[in-house]
Formats: sequence, structure tokens, C-alpha cells
Amino acid sequence: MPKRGMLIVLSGPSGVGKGTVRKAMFDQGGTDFQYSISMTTRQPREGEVNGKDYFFVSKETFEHNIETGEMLEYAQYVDNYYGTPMQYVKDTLASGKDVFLEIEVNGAMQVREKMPDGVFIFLTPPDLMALKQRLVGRGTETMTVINERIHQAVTEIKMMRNYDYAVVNDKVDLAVDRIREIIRAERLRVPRVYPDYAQMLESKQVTETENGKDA
Ligand SMILES: Nc1ncnc2c1ncn2[C@@H]1O[C@H](COP(=O)(O)OP(=O)(O)OP(=O)(O)O)[C@@H](O)[C@H]1O
Ligand SMILES: Nc1nc2c(ncn2[C@@H]2O[C@H](COP(=O)(O)O)[C@@H](O)[C@H]2O)c(=O)[nH]1
Repeated sequence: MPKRGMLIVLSGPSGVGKGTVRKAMFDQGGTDFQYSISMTTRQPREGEVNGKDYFFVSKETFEHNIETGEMLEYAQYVDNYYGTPMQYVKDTLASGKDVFLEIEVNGAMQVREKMPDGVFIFLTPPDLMALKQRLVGRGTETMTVINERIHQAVTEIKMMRNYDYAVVNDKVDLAVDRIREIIRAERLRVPRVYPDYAQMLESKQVTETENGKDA
């Protein structure tokens, strides 16, 4: 059976640069993360492609998927549903590949409950003014929605303490380097949950004794 892949969860307020940092990291190469495409009821932005940026679905479809237990996590964020389809994450991790989720904080905490062996990283802006400038600069939301997202950001930033790591996105390249360092270190750490190495070593000794190797 292949070793299970690593689950990386990147959260942070809307506009902090999660997508930008993730794309820069993937473009640089040297990592082989499988990006989990989220499902949402929000309307596609100009240039967004169904099945690449998101699975864009109706509210009815999303709610059906919740009822049938197909979502690993989901949240309502500023009037829309966003969530992670479970099957892709499960299958990909089981095949030994690493999975990258880019999701907001309430969803991330649901994942943490279900998969505590994941690595949870919170991307922060240098300050709220920079965050607002990034959202305005992106030009994808109305000022009303931007203000709602900033309001939400204040609550989200307070949840940073529930993460394993906080990374400041002051400069994209620096943020990428910091995330790479975290992943490098995480690959060396004793697993938090599974497998239990101590138990594995103990059971190996017993097996070897049973096989007469210690005799
Ligand atoms: N370090 C940075 N310095 C300046 N601008 C940045 C930085 N990182 C990202 N940006 C810009 O900020 C805007 C928002 O970035 P991005 O769309 O990646 O954010 P996001 O966190 O993925 O947002 P959302 O959660 O809404 O999808 C973009 O216009 C991007 O170019
Ligand atoms: N809980 C989840 N949050 C998600 C998911 N996919 C994206 N998001 C977050 O939603 C907001 C808004 O996104 P936008 O594309 O409308 O700007 C942002 O914080 C995303 O990270 C998901 O699957 N689950």
C-alpha cells in the first residue's frame, strides 16, 4: 500500500494572495501537489473556467451534495456556498499524492477535525489596508462586496491561532519560500496521528520474536 500523501491546507482572508502564492509555488516546480478544485454557488468571474477554477453549481446541487455527504467541508461565505468535494481528496491521498486545499477558515477547521494530520497554514496580509488595496486592485468585486469581505477578514484573522503556521504575504516570492520551508520541515516530522511509529516498532519486535529471529 503506498504511503498516504500529505494534506496542505492554505487559508487566509479573501484577497490576501492565496491563489497568487499557490500558482507561483506550482509554477516554480519542485513540488507535486494536487490542487483540489472547490465547488461553489458563486457566479464565475470573467476568465474563470468551470472544472479548472471551481466547479460552479446551483444552490440546489450544492445542498444535495451536502445532504448526500459528498463534501469534506463546506461554508457559507458572503452569500455563497464554497466546499471541497470529498472523493478527490480521499482518493488522491490514498494513492500517495499530496493534496493542496485553498479554503476559508470555517471550512479549514472542519477539515482539521476530520484530518488532524494535515498541515494548516494561515496566510496573512501585512495589514488590513494592504488587504483592501489588493481586493480593490483585483477589480473582481463591487465595493459593497469588498467591504463585506474586509469585515469578514477581521473575524478570520482572529482564527489564525488555530493554525500550525502563519505566513505573511508581503512579497509573493518570500511567502512561497516560507511555505516551502514549512513543507520541507513537515516531511521530516514524526507524524502527529498516523502511523504511530513507536507502536509499529514494538509490533515489529514481537513479530520478529514470533518468527524466531531473536532466538
Ligand atoms: N504579495 C503581494 N503583494 C501585492 N499584491 C499581491 C500580493 N499577493 C497577491 N497580490 C494581489 O492581490 C490580489 C488578490 O490575490 P489573490 O486573488 O491571489 O487572493 P486570494 O487570497 O486567492 O483571494 P480569494 O480568497 O478571494 O480567492 C491579486 O490582484 C494579486 O495580484
Ligand atoms: N470553506 C471553503 N472555502 C473556500 C473554498 N474554495 C474557496 N474558498 C474561499 O472562499 C472565499 C471566497 O473565494 P472567491 O473565489 O469568491 O474569492 C476565499 O476565502 C476562498 O479561499 C472551499 O472549497 N471551501
